[in-house]
Amino acid sequence: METLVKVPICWIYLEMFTQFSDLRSYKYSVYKQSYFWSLGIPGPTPIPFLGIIPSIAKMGLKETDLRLMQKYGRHVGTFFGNLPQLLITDPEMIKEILVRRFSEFTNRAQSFRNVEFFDSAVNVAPGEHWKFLRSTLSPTFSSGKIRNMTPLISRCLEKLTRNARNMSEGGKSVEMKSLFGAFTLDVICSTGFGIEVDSQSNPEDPFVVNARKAMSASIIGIRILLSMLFPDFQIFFRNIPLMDQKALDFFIEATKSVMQERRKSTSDNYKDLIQLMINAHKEQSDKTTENEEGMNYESYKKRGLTDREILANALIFLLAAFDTTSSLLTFVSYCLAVNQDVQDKLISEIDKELCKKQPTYDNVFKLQYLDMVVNETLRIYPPATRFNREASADTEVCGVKIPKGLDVTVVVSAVHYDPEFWPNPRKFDPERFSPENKGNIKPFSFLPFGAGPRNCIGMRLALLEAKMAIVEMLQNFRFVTAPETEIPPKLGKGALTKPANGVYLKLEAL
Ligand code: HEM
Repeated sequence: METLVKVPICWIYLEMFTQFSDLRSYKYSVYKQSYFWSLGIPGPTPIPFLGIIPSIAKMGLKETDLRLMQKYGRHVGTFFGNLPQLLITDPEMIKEILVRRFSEFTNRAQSFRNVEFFDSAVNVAPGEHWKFLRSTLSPTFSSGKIRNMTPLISRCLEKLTRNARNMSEGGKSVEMKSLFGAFTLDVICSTGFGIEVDSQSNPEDPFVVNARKAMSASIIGIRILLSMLFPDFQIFFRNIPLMDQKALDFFIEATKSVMQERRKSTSDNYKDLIQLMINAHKEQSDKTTENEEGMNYESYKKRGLTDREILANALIFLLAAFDTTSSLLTFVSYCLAVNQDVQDKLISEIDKELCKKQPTYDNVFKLQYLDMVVNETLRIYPPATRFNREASADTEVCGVKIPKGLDVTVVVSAVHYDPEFWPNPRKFDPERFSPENKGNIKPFSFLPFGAGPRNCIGMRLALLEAKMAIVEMLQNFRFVTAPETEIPPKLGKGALTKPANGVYLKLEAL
């Protein structure tokens, strides 16, 4: 939400003026405020034009959500700016929306669309277009394809250990988000684009510089924020760049040149995401993208992936993979440093099962305690705190009336902290996920990667990469708190769970 403070105040006045300057807007504004009351949905009285934004700016999204759910229950009507959002944490309702009645809630909320270029990305595309993209891209993330990426990840692991050694030389504390951020960037560059970089040692590499620029703006930029504040006026925001335009152009050019090279090449050695997408491209597709209105799944399938779709999805994979996976790794290292007994147990498991062998796809997924530690970290620090769906028609779910077009947001962090499903929720306790206890977990109360047909497409890649990195680190180091370690770490205010001031730890060489 750092962008919040940058919203020019004149926009707010402009909105107020425009809203009250004609009857339609005035009626709309009044209607907005009574929107949830008329549906019988509890929630805070909306602050005109801002909704819960002041609270988010003050205490962060995660804390605001937690308090709302504690005060109003498992479904709450709120306004993000002027945009109504139904926040839900009831596992039964979540199951209905994400799985059982998926056909009524296929799309993401409107606020995340209307973004040319990204409208071809799988996380944004609606309806039949989404169905086509998802079914075309899913095989790219199959276990076989991900297993083939292991050698690419292994090469990045070598750089990770070397960088960790250099950074911790002389007993210095290491900022873990930067260390793991560099590693995850190296991984996504090689598994996504087939480009080898060493972001820690060569921070000036143009690919690294532009990736960082692109990711610092991220998809929740000023443009999205304005669209949420003033949903009726999205059309006026189309000229505001979504992200650093130069960084975007750089990636478009870089991806295009990789695509050109690959199309000329006869080698079938490439195992990265871009190659897998090129394989799903059909020659005629670029000529048939003009008139897409009303296209159904079958006609999309006939035309194959277009260059624009390959570009948009390559970029989305980069954005979706970076902060999420590096935050997961950062919080695992923190949780292990402050729970040395858990770290001992994990190191013993790794030593016993791997006997100093390198981490691979086949051995890391067999480590039971590692899986428990990763899951518990994802519960306490879910990298994505919220995700949403949009109702395609007026409907009712678990007795709650949901009008067509309403943004239904699943509040992952609040579900993960619900004491009814997770006793003593702030306690880090991997035993919750032990084989004996796993069966007691309430279905749909653990959602780090979402659920149903539109869950995270990159889950397997993220888990492979994270688990390989944890094993590699614990074969070489022990995580220990340093005088600078913030306990517990202060979290950023936005939708991604990130440490606000970094996580500083000592790495004791084993
Ligand atoms: C720890 C790492 C990650 C976490 C916690 C995470 C979490 C999530 C969540 C919560 C969603 C929304 C799911 C839903 O709506 O049900 C999502 C969607 C998505 N994720 Fe991830 N993600 C991670 C890593 C990745 C990676 C590595 C990639 C790609 C390389 C990726 C690509 C995507 C895409 C494309 C979507 C949209 C899927 C769709 O709309 O069909 N994510 N992720």
